[in-house]
Amino acid sequence: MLKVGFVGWRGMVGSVLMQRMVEDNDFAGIEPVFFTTSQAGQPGPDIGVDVPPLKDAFDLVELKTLDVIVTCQGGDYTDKVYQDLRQSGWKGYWIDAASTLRMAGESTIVLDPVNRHVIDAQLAKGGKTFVGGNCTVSLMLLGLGGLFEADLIEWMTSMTYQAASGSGAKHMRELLSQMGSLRDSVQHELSNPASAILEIDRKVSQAMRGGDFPIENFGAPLAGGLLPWIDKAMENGQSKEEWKGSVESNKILGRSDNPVPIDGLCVRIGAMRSHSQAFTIKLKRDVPIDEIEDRIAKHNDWVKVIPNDKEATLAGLTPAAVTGTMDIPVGRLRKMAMGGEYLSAFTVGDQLLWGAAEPLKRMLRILREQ
Ligand SMILES: NC(=O)C1=CN([C@@H]2O[C@H](COP(=O)(O)OP(=O)(O)OC[C@H]3O[C@@H](n4cnc5c(N)ncnc54)[C@H](OP(=O)(O)O)[C@@H]3O)[C@@H](O)[C@H]2O)C=CC1
Ligand SMILES: N[C@@H](CC(=O)OP(=O)(O)O)C(=O)O
Repeated sequence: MLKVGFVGWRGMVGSVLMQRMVEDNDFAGIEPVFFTTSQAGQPGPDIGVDVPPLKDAFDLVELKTLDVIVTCQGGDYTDKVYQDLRQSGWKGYWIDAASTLRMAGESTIVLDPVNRHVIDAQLAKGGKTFVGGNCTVSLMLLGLGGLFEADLIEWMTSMTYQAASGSGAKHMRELLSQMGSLRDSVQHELSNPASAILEIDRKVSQAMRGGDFPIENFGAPLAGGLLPWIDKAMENGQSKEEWKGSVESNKILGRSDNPVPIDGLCVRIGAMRSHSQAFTIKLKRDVPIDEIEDRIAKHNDWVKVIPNDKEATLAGLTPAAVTGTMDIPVGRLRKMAMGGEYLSAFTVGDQLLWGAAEPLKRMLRILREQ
């Protein structure tokens, strides 16, 4: 029986992982051990079976007894522990949500409905380090997997609309506080249907720019607006989030030597936990739209083609419809004015499920079934 250590299980990504593992009975057949960086000795989580008290996540001696470590603790933890653990001779499997090790030569980015062949090849070669992909990347590849599989994409752009959860729990709270502040600033006017909308708008803008507006985490007003920059700057003018779109996608597909050009702008919007993306795809040839829909729909069990009409789009292709589900709807599929080789598409996905926790959960299952 695999002895599996969980680090970061009480954070936002970790809690979603725990919830999904309980739902799918994934704790059966493993010996789970729970770790913490701050609460050693306290009781472990309720997963339906008795678990020992929490252990210290920096205790290398304890970590070395594990066959598998699953961490959702973040990149700082990975930086502090991973190399020392490997250098101490530990040969177990490391499964990580953080981006730190994604592009390292020894690691495989996991998204098994798309790259099971890459994962199996790495396992056969003795690969031991498996990392979940960036959320927009994983959600894009699940949505467009059928087109990548058929090698139909010459290049593509991805314009993202990313939810607050991608920045963490504090940011989700701040978004709601910002929304509340805006509403409070015009409470009186809103209760009077005769009040002038331009006066309401003026007061809202004043509140947004005011010194009291809560922007400690985002650094700028998000509610009622958007933020067209996510993560650090790269030297070429891309943000790091935009850079990941290309390098991680091609690594997942196992085609870093022959990459599909992917680029775009990543934008934070006021959604809570579902990321959306708009794609312009240059196809290698003029493929009929029904064949495109068919290939997309058949690629995996979670992708759903949404008919390109207003009613279906508003019912099924929004964060409100998708959040908390495993669905990956893909819609707005149509040929663009530039010609038959140019395809437009839009997708939405829960960035804490397929965007973070689910690929890790499934990787653990792959190890268990080996
Ligand atoms: N947020 C996202 O969308 C994504 C995040 N990731 C990766 O996952 C990492 C973790 O992200 P996320 O889950 O958002 O981080 P969180 O901040 O929610 O949790 C991280 C850790 O903070 C500690 N913690 C302190 N106070 C609390 C509290 N009140 N409630 C819960 N935990 C608390 C816990 O560690 P302890 O028990 O040791 O104190 C916990 O494991 C990220 O750094 C990133 O690398 C990957 C993909 C997406
Ligand atoms: N950066 C993503 C969240 C994420 O997945 O990040 P990372 O690539 O560091 O795991 C966002 O803000 O929405």
